[in-house]
Amino acid sequence: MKLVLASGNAGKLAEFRELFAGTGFDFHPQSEFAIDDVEETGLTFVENALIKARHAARISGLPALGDDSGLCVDALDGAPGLYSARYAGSHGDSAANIEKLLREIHGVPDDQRTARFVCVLALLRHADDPQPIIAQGTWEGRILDAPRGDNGFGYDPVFVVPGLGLSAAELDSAAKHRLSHRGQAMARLHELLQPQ
Ligand SMILES: O=c1nc[nH]c2c1ncn2[C@H]1C[C@H](O)[C@@H](COP(=O)(O)OP(=O)(O)OP(=O)(O)O)O1
Ligand SMILES: [Mg+2]
Repeated sequence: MKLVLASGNAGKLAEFRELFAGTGFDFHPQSEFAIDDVEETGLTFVENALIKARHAARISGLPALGDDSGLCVDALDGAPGLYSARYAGSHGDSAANIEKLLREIHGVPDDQRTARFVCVLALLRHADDPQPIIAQGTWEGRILDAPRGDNGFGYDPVFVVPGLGLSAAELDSAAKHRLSHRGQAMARLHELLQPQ
């Protein structure tokens, strides 16, 4: 199946390139079709993943996969959550986003720094598909008090994986995929796509 990945995030696209390797999907980033970013007006990850996929499917005429994801921090009542990419104001500046997160959570004791990454994938076979395939994944962890590691993207340097004692940015990509919200959502998507 040829499909458009409805994302402009280079970090996500690099992960999807690996996650789709060998699956038989012919995967193309939306930039190949000159598809711009759509306004994320939804109030849930599911709605935004659908909005992105629908926009890409409409313009390309191809099946499209949207990914809406974010980091939900318990001590901040789930923030930055849906607004993770725009937490510090302008869209996608991850250094400023991390700085704001560390400021907001400053002084919160270790055992109250629990958080999770959430990823919702929405696959539409065409723009008006009334039966989207929705797959979700979550990844539990804690927020560090300073960034660590150079791998990954976004909030990875401040998300520590319990048990491993490593930040998500200290994992290689294969290890991240085995654990991450996106790796789990992709595994679930594959299950849902198997013939019943
Ligand atoms: O594995 C991850 N490791 C670290 N950070 C992550 C991850 N997964 C999502 N995130 C963060 C990045 C961004 O701050 C937000 C996603 O926002 P989100 O709107 O879904 O993506 P985006 O605007 O960057 O690109 P696009 O909408 O074109 O897919 O969550
Ligand atoms: Mg976005």
